[in-house]
Amino acid sequence: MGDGTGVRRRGPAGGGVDLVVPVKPLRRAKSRLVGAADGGAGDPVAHAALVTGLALDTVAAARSASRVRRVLVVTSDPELAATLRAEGVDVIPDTPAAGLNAALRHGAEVLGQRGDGRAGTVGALQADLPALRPAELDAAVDAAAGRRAFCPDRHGTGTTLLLAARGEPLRPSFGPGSAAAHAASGAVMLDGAWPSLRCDVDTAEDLAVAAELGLGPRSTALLGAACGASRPAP
Ligand SMILES: Nc1nc2c(ncn2[C@@H]2O[C@H](COP(=O)(O)OP(=O)(O)OP(=O)(O)O)[C@@H](O)[C@H]2O)c(=O)[nH]1
Ligand SMILES: C=C(OP(=O)(O)O)C(=O)O
Repeated sequence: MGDGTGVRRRGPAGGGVDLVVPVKPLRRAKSRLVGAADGGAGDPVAHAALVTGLALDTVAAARSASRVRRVLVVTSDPELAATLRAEGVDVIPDTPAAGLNAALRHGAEVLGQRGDGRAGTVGALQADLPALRPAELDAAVDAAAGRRAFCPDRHGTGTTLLLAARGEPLRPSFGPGSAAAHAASGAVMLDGAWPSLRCDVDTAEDLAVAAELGLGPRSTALLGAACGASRPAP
């Protein structure tokens, strides 16, 4: 359901979190996964399709979560933006300010401007969570309970989800060692048993773990044969 502001609203009226999902230009993203979708050949078109599939599964799961009100993708890749918009996903380009944290701050600001004026919770969700289950994302949002909070990746060093305190700015510190950086910024570490939320995929090993958890449909279509597993029926 639209709210007349150009950003899709979902979830309970006036409640829920607004998530920014950042994606680099397709041919530069997920560099350690080049070749994962085409048996090591490393074709740029196959790689772009893989990054797109990972992002589509992540965004679809986030949009299905009942605690998620809005999802906004920040990407300057025109092909990815067109694909996402065709699926009804809201997309804005990066600002001239370079880098992941600048993109996240920009997305959070746009969500704030397009909001309904009520103080909400803004967050950042990584775009490479192809096994993400909406119920695990909901559980993490509930556990945060309006506090500044983050979910570490399965290695414990990175961050897959950052939630600002209700009504506060996002203040993202993504990058190497972001889990420690977010903890140092006062964010509560969310450490529930949410394997799909913690499984971002940077390497072939990560992809194998995600496949064991059950990949979403787009990633399964691209990787099913290579990884051998898909999400069981709910
Ligand atoms: N919009 C936007 N997204 C970014 C930018 N830099 C990184 N991202 C995204 O943020 C997430 C984490 O980024 P990185 O760890 O730097 O890159 P990656 O694509 O995941 O993987 P590597 O190539 O292995 O470093 C990924 O979803 C990226 O696509 C940026 O400048 N703008
Ligand atoms: C940028 C991050 O993710 P990645 O694991 O993709 O490097 C991060 O965890 O802060």
